[in-house]
Order: sequence, then structure tokens, then C-alpha cells
Amino acid sequence: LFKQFFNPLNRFPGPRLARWTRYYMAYYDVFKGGAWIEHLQELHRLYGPVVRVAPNELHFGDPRAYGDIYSTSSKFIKDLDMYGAFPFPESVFVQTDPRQLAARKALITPFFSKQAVLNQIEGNIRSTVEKLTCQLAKNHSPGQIPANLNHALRSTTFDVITTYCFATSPDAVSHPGFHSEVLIGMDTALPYVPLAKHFRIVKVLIRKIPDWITPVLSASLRAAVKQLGDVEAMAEKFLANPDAADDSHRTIFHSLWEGTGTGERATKRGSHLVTKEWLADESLFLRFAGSDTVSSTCVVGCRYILAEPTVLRELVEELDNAWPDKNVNLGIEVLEKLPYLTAVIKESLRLSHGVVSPMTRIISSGGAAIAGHFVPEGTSVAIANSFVHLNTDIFPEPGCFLPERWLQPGSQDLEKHLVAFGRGPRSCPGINLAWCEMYLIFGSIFRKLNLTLPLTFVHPGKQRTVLSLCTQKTFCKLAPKKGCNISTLVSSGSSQYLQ
Ligand code: HEM
Repeated sequence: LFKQFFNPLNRFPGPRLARWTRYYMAYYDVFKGGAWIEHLQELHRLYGPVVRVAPNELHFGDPRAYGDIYSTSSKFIKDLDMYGAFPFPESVFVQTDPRQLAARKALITPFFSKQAVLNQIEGNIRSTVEKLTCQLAKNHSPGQIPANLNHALRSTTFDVITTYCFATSPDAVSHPGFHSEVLIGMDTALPYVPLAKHFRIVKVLIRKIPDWITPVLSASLRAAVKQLGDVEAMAEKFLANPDAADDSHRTIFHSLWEGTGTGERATKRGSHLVTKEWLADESLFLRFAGSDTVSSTCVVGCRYILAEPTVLRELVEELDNAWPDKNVNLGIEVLEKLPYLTAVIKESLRLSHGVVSPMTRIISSGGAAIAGHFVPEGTSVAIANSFVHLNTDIFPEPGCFLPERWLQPGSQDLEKHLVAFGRGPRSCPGINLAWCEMYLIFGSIFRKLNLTLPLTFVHPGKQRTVLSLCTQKTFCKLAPKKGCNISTLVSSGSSQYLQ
């Protein structure tokens, strides 16, 4: 109590209850269906550019804070009050020890370099996207069962990441209705993350469900538990014989194993450092990080494109001209040069935000100035991506999908405000893979399928936007909610429409 009275954060405004307990935030995260990020907007309206949102946490609304918190030279570590909620504690994502982090990131980043993506995975992305477009055209015409766009795209990105990282994939994209067991498992598991953020026992229970309980769980919970079992089995199998795979089946496990060792192939040193727990946690995280993010960006983009006839027309025209015969593959190097397609992807990233929850960092020793305010060491600080992406001074008419804003003279200056991949030492190492997937997905869908809208379609700009760390949108909460009418895609021969 004494400490609270003399807490240096008392000079920052905010709701009274939030000064005393994180359960203020928990109420919005858990009991108000993940409405915390929306509530943050309200708090900034009431209290100004800096709000004390928890006993030890400040949230900034001024975009200048972004460069201060997530700068390249930043020594701020991730706040475990938030990141400790994720059930993969050994993964690079949750690392806070700077040496450990640098070592692990150095092993993971080359696996997703531009060269690696172009040489080793472009073909796989192309064939998976091909399966997607064929499935939509063949199995989801009017009169047949409509396909859920969210599931369709997530199946695609899930297959891509698992094939690349683990040389094995569930072929979710070929699953009837795109509703495979693995997606059901992910959808079931993600709502537990905000719960675990505020009630740690939940995280412990998630990873330690005894085998005897499994049979009495619901089918969707069993699917979630099975995911955990699958990654552990994969890690165990690899460690039993790390040299078994030939070079055409190299996985992220090989990169971690060889990189940690000293020789060309696995060494004894590697075997000490590479544990089953690390491999399993890294796999679990990469499966989420590599699939949900890309698909959410594409879903959000598709919704806006289809709601804006001029955008759709311009995009299709550019693709038709650049890709005269849609049955012949178009190289990624050609797609990358298409200005309108590139602008459409940037606008999709802007309106899907990447990670929607505030990415909290702990101020290092000596304190720091954030957006002109001195913040004492040990304080947790953040500015959510949406506060940059929806800032009216940077992006006029922020709620409108305007690819043209990326094509104006001087628009290069805007690039620094596109923060969907984060910034600084903890930014996204999967950016090259993500861009390659987005070019091929947007390019193929709008070149090969003819999407039209049903009468019931609601313009995304007119919908209540839900942003938060909750349900299946841990990474990109702007994607439509389950069952939302505009996430459903129906196709008919050469013509497809959203239901
Ligand atoms: C449109 C797609 C994507 C977006 C917008 C995105 C965004 C982000 C953001 C904002 C972070 C920082 C998270 C934080 O600090 O809390 C992050 C981290 C990360 N992302 Fe991505 N991501 C995307 C795709 C991918 C893909 C395809 C991969 C590949 C597997 C990937 C792998 C990672 C990893 C390993 C980290 C952890 C980095 C660290 O903790 O230092 N991401 N991503």
C-alpha cells in the first residue's frame, strides 16, 4: 500500500481501479470478449496521450512513442506479464534473456531470409495456392456448401508453414470445407491465451492435461490437445535421429540443431542445448505465427477489396495485363513489381495491424524518455499498432481502404508508419515469407477467381471493429469473427461471391 502511494507512475492519469489491479484489464480481455483494445481508444480519449492502464503499465497513444519503444537499438525486453501467457515458454517469441534471444534469432532468421524463401519455398507456396483456387472453384459453387474464407486462407498458410518448417503438412487446404482437425484445434486453443494472461494456472493446465482426461473432453478440445502431442512427437522423433533426413527434407529442427552445434552436422554440444521442450515450443509458436498472421491480413484485404468496386477493378486490370495467361505461372519477381497489388497488400497490412494487442516492453535501467515523457525503469510500456495505423495525421481517412495513398509522390515516407511487422530487435523475422505468400495469394485469387458480393454483405468500414488478444485472432483481431457473414466465400464456376 505504501509503495502504491509513492509509485512514480501515479503522476500518469488513468482509471483509478487500474492503478491497483490488472483485473481491470482482465475484465475487458476476458469478460468483455477481448474488448481491451477498443477500451484503450476510449481511455486515450478520456485521459490523453499517456494512460496508466495497470499498476505497472503505461499505454501511449502518440505515434512518436513507437520509435522510442521499438527502436532498433532498444534494450527493452518483453514483458512477461503479457508474453508469459503463451503456452510455448521456450520459443524465441517468449525469450527475454538478451544473449539467449540473439543466439536463437540468429538461427531462425536465415531460415526465412529472402533467398531461402525464393529458393526453397516459392514453389510450395505456389502449389498450395493453386490447390486453394481449384478447391474454391470446384467445391463451393452456389447450391454447394459455402466455404469460409477465413478457414480457406488459414488452411493455405498453415500448409505452407508446416511444409517448410517441418517437411510435413496436414494438407488442410484439401480438407472438405477447409475445416480440418488442426484448424479446429487452433481455434479452440487461442481463446485460452487471454485467460492465461490473467490466470496463470490456465497456462499450466493447457500444457499438463493428463492423458486420462483426454477421452472425456469435447472433440474440439481433443483437437487442441492433439496439437500439443503432435509437436512433442515430432520433436522426439527428430531428436532420436537428427541425421535421418536428406537435404531435400531439411526442417527448422535441422537449422536449430546444426546451428547450435559446432560441426557441419549435429554434434554432442548441440544435443545438450537442443531439447525436446525447445523444439516442441518453437514448432507450436511457428505454426501459429506463420499461419494466422498472413491469412488474417489476406482475409481483411479481400473484404475491403470486394467492398470497393474501384479498387477491385483497378487490381484485376493490373493483374490481367501483367498475367495474360492465368494457366501459366507468373514469377514472384513480376508480382512484386506490380504497384497497385503492392499498395493493396500494404493497405491490407495497415488495416489488419499485424499484432493487435499492445506489445509490452520493460523500460531498462536508468529509465527512458518515451514520446517526451520520462518513464522510470521497470515500467511496462506499449503503443498498439492500431494507434499508428489509424492515426488521422499520418493516414487521412484511416478507416478507408485507399491503396492510392501508397502511390502518391513522397509516399515512401509513409513506409516507416507501416508497423504491422513490428520494429526493432523483436520485429518479425518471417516478413519475407509473409510478403511472398501475400503476393501469390492476392495475385492468384484476383486473377483466377471472379469474386462478387451478395446482397447481405456489410461493408467492413461499417462494421464494429473488434481488436484484441482474444479468440482466434491472437495476431490479427480485425479479421471477421467466426460465423460472420462476410467471411464466407461461395464460388460458382468461374464466378465466386461472398455470402
Ligand atoms: C502478415 C504476416 C505477419 C505479420 C503482420 C507478423 C507480425 C509480427 C509482429 C508484429 C511480431 C512482433 C510480435 C511481438 O513483439 O509481440 C512478430 C514476431 C514474430 N513473427 Fe511474425 N508476422 C507475420 C508473419 C510471420 C511468418 C510467416 C512467420 C514465419 C514463421 C513469422 C514469424 C515470427 C517470429 C518467429 C516472431 C518472433 C520474433 C521475436 O520474438 O523476436 N511471422 N510477427
